[in-house]
Amino acid sequence: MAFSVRALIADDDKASAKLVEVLLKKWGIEVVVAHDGLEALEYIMQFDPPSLLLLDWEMPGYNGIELCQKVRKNDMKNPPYIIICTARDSAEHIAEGLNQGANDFVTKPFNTQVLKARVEVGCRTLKLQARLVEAMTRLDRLASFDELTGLLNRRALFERVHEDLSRAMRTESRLCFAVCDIDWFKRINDKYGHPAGDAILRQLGALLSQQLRLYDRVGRIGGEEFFLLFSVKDIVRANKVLERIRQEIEKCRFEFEGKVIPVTMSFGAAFVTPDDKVERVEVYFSHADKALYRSKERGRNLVTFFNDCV
Ligand SMILES: Nc1nc2c(ncn2[C@@H]2O[C@H](COP(=O)(O)OP(=O)(O)OP(=O)(O)O)[C@@H](O)[C@H]2O)c(=O)[nH]1
Repeated sequence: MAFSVRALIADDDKASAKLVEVLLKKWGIEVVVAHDGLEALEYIMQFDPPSLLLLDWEMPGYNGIELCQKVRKNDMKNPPYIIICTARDSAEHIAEGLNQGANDFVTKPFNTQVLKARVEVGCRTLKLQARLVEAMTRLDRLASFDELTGLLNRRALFERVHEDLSRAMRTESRLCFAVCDIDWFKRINDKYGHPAGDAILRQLGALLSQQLRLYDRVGRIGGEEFFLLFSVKDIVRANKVLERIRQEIEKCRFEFEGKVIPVTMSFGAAFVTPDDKVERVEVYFSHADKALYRSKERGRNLVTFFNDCV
């Protein structure tokens, strides 16, 4: 996608604002204009704000430096590039402006050549920043999501589940912590091939996500093991939800290259209540794991709760 910059010119001197507007447009930059600090702040607070800000130092409402401070107070993923425009060009003023968060200065009256060069530096910096933000977003995605299923991976899941657990304790809500594992998956891989196994994992990821609400958690812990976390009133209802999911999997037609592959999963679950006094997520994982082991022992394609193992 072509990179484009939208600029905000904030200047109460209308003639000066017009001059800069005409020049920026001539240089291919989209422009919005504000004639005081309050109007400028409205543009800055927009959902999709301008990325290049040319702020006059002296303005009614907020002056350019105050606007700078307001912008820099927010921890923005993609912060704007700020050029302060002013007749004050003493070393003290320049240092003050930069210390308050400006990226650069241009002195008034404008020298067109210098203004153009400064604006170009701003655009180059913004372009570089956009590439960096894009790369970081991609890395974040790779670090948090399992490539095969698109679900949260183990690391991201643990982080989020920690937060879910403390929220549940604060709000006194009840949760069901469940792990589920495909039965005899090695045999499936051996009989139908690894690509068939991968296709099943993908399909299962989608099926499990569909079965829960948007604000519940589904993730792939690793291999053929998945994780589910959902809020639920009591253990009877929790069991019903997991039983429904287990049956959906049993009924589902998993197909690969024209062959229908029967798949079942075993479940192990721990019911979390605010009275548990368990603060570590790892404890619930180990409880759910124990219950899963029991489901496997009891013949597979079953749901077991930790309460029934002790
Ligand atoms: N296709 C595919 N297979 C995987 C993946 N990750 C793990 N596996 C396979 O999953 C299988 C797990 O086998 P086991 O741990 O013996 O378990 P199982 O055969 O499912 O038996 P039970 O769990 O006891 O019912 C192994 O063959 C792994 O190679 C993956 O990403 N893709």
